[in-house]
Amino acid sequence: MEVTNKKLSDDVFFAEREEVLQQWPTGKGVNFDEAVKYQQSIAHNRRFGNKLAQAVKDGVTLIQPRAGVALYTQHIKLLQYLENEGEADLLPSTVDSYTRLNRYHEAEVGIEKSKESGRSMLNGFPIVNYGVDICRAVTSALDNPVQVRHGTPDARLLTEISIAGGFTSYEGGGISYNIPYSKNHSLEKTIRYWQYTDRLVGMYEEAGVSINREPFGPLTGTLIPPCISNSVAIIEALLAATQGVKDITVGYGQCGNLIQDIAAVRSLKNMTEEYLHKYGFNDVRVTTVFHQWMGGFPQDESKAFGVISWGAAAAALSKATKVIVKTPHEAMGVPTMEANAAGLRATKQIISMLRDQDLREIPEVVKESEIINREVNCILDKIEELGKGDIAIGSIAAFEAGVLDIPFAPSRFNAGKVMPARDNYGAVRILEMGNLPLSQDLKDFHRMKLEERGKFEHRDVSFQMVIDDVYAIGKGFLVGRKN
Ligand SMILES: CC[C@H]1O[C@@H](n2cnc3c(N)ncnc32)[C@H](O)[C@@H]1O
Repeated sequence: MEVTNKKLSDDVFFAEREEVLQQWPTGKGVNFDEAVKYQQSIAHNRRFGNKLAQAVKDGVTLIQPRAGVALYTQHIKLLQYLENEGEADLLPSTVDSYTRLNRYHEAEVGIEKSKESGRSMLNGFPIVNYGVDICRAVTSALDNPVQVRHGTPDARLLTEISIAGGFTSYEGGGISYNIPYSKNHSLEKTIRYWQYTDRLVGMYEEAGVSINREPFGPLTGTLIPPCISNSVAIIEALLAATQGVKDITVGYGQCGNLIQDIAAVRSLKNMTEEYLHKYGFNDVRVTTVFHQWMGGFPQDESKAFGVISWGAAAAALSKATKVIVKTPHEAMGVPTMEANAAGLRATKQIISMLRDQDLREIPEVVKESEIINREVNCILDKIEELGKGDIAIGSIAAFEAGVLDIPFAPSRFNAGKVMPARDNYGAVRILEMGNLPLSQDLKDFHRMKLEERGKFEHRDVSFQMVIDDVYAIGKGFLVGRKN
């Protein structure tokens, strides 16, 4: 199918909607006009985009956990605990893995087993199986706005039920929820599925209901060069805006070098706005989200709090609009509500202590940020060229050509030739460029930074550095020094 970056026509959208709402019986519970009315009944301060906009005005960083369990009564209790004991400013509903793969029969079994055992037999909240009314029971039981977080390549039905169910924010994108999450979904398919999601959000916007959209920033969460994750975020912001989305949060996963992390968020915000304006979208509200460390976590809970606090500090100093918080149970799996709340309170402490500090304009950050700007421009210029101005066509061609290439991604549609490694200060640099279209001086810059490390470690720049950096985390380090 030829995917183009054009707003879906009503005919195409509503014909497809017939089929989407029949994918599971709960689809019958979705009625657009009734859902618009329901969304309009949600109070101003319980709408996600409004709380983000207020945080920008106040110059504060909001904290948000991930959380989701199988039984909706327990899910409500969990989210209430996280906003009360955890002091969460924003709430999630993290969707289970079966739902993310459209395997609703298995999600149903998971719900039944959870009812029998009294504990969660799913690793998230199965929104599609529960349907609109139970989702409304969840979202209306909370004081704070609630967002759906997941990892679904085909999220069309999930979007319909989520928004009708009172969620006011929705994470994901056709690239960011495909390449890092799936092996066999083609980009044509997932970019097109997510045009449906964004068109539905656009229709709610046109009916006077604003729904916040958040592309998934961290991608594989392992040594991702900021120019790659920022390029994907900007592309998904443009694809969403084309469908009528007006409220977008672009995201970035912590890499660990403080200067580079702050520079990445700075560049992400500025360039997302620059590209939206370049394409004629002048009424889209842009906010940012910083994801605390997405790599491996220490089992020891005190050390885990160290990692969480480091991510909180970087988020605060980059003035991200919100930070996604990890828990001291990260190494074990789905956290208890107490552990989840503890991660939130540790983060809140750091965020409030650092509230008066802002490192975005210090020279080193500005310099790094300008390098990322130039790298992103090289990538997006090439994508525009490949797509003859159409960034959907260009993005698909870019992955085929390795112009966009996400390190360590499982997708067979990803070239997997780009190899990152850390420089002597822990910043992520590019050891193997693959077909990244960076200018020669930028390629030389990365090489020079890695040579600097090699000299310090008395070894040649080599793939061994990549391996050492991947294993370093388990030993509590960033840079995998030559032993
Ligand atoms: C994007 C991956 C992240 O989502 C987290 N995650 C996935 N499911 C849940 C869950 N059900 N509750 C809390 N955290 C969760 C997981 O720990 C990992 O940090």
